[in-house]
Amino acid sequence: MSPEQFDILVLGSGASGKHVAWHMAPAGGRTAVVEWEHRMIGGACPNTNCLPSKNEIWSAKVADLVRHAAAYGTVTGPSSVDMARVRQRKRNMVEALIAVHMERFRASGADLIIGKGRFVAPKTLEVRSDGKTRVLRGDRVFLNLGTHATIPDVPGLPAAGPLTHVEALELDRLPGHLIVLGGGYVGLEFAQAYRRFGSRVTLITRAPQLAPREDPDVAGALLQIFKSEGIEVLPSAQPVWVQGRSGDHVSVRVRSPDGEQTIEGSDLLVAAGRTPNTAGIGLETAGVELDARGYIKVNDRLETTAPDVWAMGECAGSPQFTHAAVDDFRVVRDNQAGGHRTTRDRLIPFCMFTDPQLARVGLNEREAKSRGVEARVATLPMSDVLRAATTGETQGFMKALVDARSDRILGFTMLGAEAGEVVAVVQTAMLAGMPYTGLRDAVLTHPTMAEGLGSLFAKVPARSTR
Ligand SMILES: Cc1cc2nc3c(=O)[nH]c(=O)nc-3n(C[C@H](O)[C@H](O)[C@H](O)COP(=O)(O)OP(=O)(O)OC[C@H]3O[C@@H](n4cnc5c(N)ncnc54)[C@H](O)[C@@H]3O)c2cc1C
Ligand SMILES: NC(=O)c1ccc[n+]([C@@H]2O[C@H](COP(=O)([O-])OP(=O)(O)OC[C@H]3O[C@@H](n4cnc5c(N)ncnc54)[C@H](O)[C@@H]3O)[C@@H](O)[C@H]2O)c1
Repeated sequence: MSPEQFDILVLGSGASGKHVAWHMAPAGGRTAVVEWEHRMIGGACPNTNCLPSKNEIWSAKVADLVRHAAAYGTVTGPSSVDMARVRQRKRNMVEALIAVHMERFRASGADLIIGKGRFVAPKTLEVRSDGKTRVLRGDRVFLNLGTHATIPDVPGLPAAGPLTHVEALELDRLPGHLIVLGGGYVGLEFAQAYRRFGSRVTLITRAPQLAPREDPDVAGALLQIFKSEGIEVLPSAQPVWVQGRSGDHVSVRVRSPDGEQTIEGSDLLVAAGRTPNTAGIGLETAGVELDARGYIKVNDRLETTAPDVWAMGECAGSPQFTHAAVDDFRVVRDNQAGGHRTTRDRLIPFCMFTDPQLARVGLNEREAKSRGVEARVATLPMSDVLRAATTGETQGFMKALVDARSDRILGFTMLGAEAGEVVAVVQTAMLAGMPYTGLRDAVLTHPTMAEGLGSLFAKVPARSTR
C-alpha cells in the first residue's frame, strides 16, 4: 500500500500535538493528526487529567463548604453528596471541551484520524481507523504520546483491578473506604477530594513525607491539614501484597519502619507515577531511541534521534504539566521558523490543587542546598495575611528564597488559599529580573492574598556583610 503523503504528521493530539496541528495546518502544510480514541481528542488534560480532576475537586470543595457553612452563619439542613451528579457535571464539561477541540481541528484544516498509530517505517505510520487500515507518511513528524498511570510491581495488585485517576473520575458511587497508593500530586488531590465527598481515606506512600519533592516544613504542614480532615496517612510504607478486588473488598499489606500491618478497604486507587506511552508502537523502526525509563531521547530543541522527528510533552521527559507541554510546542514552533529556542532554563511553576493549594516557582530550600546555592529565607504564616483572616483560610504559609549575595529571587513556595494565583505574581517578578525589594515595596491591593507578599519579602534577612 503506498502511503498517503502529508507535510506534517502528528501522533497524539495532546497539549503539544494539537497546537502543532492548529499552527501548521492553517499555514498551508498538509497536516494529519492521529489520535488513539475519540474520548481522548485534545489529549489527557481536558479528558482524563487536569480539568476533570479539578472539576470534581471543586465539587468536593462545595461539599466541604456546605459541611462548614454554619461557621460562616449559614445554617443548612443535613447534606449529602450524589456522586452520579458530580460525575455528570464533569462529563458535561469534558463533552463540551471535546466539541471545542473538534471544531478547532476542523477550522484548522488538519485531518484528524482516530486510531492507534504504529510506525512501520521511518516517518511512516500505520493506523487502523473506522475498520480500514491507512498508511500515512509525513515529511516532518511530531510525537506527543503522553503517559499512563504506573501500576507498581506488587504481588496481587494488577489482579485487584485498582482504580487509576481515569476510573476514579468515572465513579458514580462513593467508596466506603478508599486506599490511596502514592503521596504525590494525584494521590494528594484525590485523597482529599474523596475524603470531602465522605469516604474514609487511607493514604499509603513509600516516601518519608507527603509531596516528596517539597521542603519538610511544607510537607509537614500539609500532613497536619490532611490529618485534621481525618485522612489516615502511612508514610515510609511499602506495599508487600494486595488481595481482593477494588470496588468490593481489598486488603493491602504494608511494611514500614514500625513493622507490618494490613489495611482493609473497599477501593484502591493507584497514584504512583507515570509510564510513557512509547512501548509497542514501532519507535525503533522509526529510528527513535528511548532512554532507560522508556522516555524518548531528545535534545534541548526536542529533536529525537531520527531526522525530521520531534517529541514533545511527557513522552519526551518534559516536566509533567500541561503548561510545560504547551511550551514544548512553542520551542518546536519557533525553531521551525528558524529560531533558536530551547527547553533549557525554563521557569516552570506548578500548583497542586489540594485545599489549600500548594504552589511553587523556582528553588525550594532542599534544591538550593543540593545545588550549593546560598539563600536567604523568609516565611510568613497565612494567618498573618489579612485576606486569609476575612475568609478563614489561615492554614499554611508562604516562603521566599532570595540569593545570599544579591537581591535576586530564587524561589517561592506557598501552601495557602489561592497559591496558584499568587505564585504567578512572584514568577512575573522573577522573569522580569526584579529584585525582591520590588515586591516588598510594591503597593498591592488590600485585602488580597498577594498583599501578603509585601510582608513576606519584608522579612528577608539583610545581606551578610562578610
Ligand atoms: C490526574 C491528573 C491530574 C493532572 N492535573 C494537572 C494539572 O492540574 N495541571 C497540570 O499542568 N498538569 C496536570 N497533570 C499533568 C498533565 O495532564 C500532563 O502533563 C499533560 O496532559 C501533558 O500531556 P502530554 O501532552 O504530554 O500528553 P497527553 O495529553 O497524554 O497526549 C497524548 C495523546 O496521545 C495519544 N496517543 C498516545 N499514543 C498513541 C498512539 N500510538 N496512537 C494514537 N494516539 C496516541 C493519547 O491518546 C493522548 O491523547 C495531571 C495529570 C494527572 C494524571
Ligand atoms: N496539579 C497538578 O499540576 C498535577 C496534578 C496531578 C498530577 N500531576 C502530574 O502528574 C504526575 C504524576 O502524578 P503522580 O501522583 O502519579 O506521581 P508523583 O510522582 O507525583 O507521586 C508518586 C507517589 O507515589 C509514591 N510511590 C511510588 N511507587 C510507590 C509504591 N510502590 N508504593 C507506595 N508508594 C509509591 C511516591 O513515593 C510518590 O509519593 C506528577 O508528577 C505531576 O507532574 C500534576
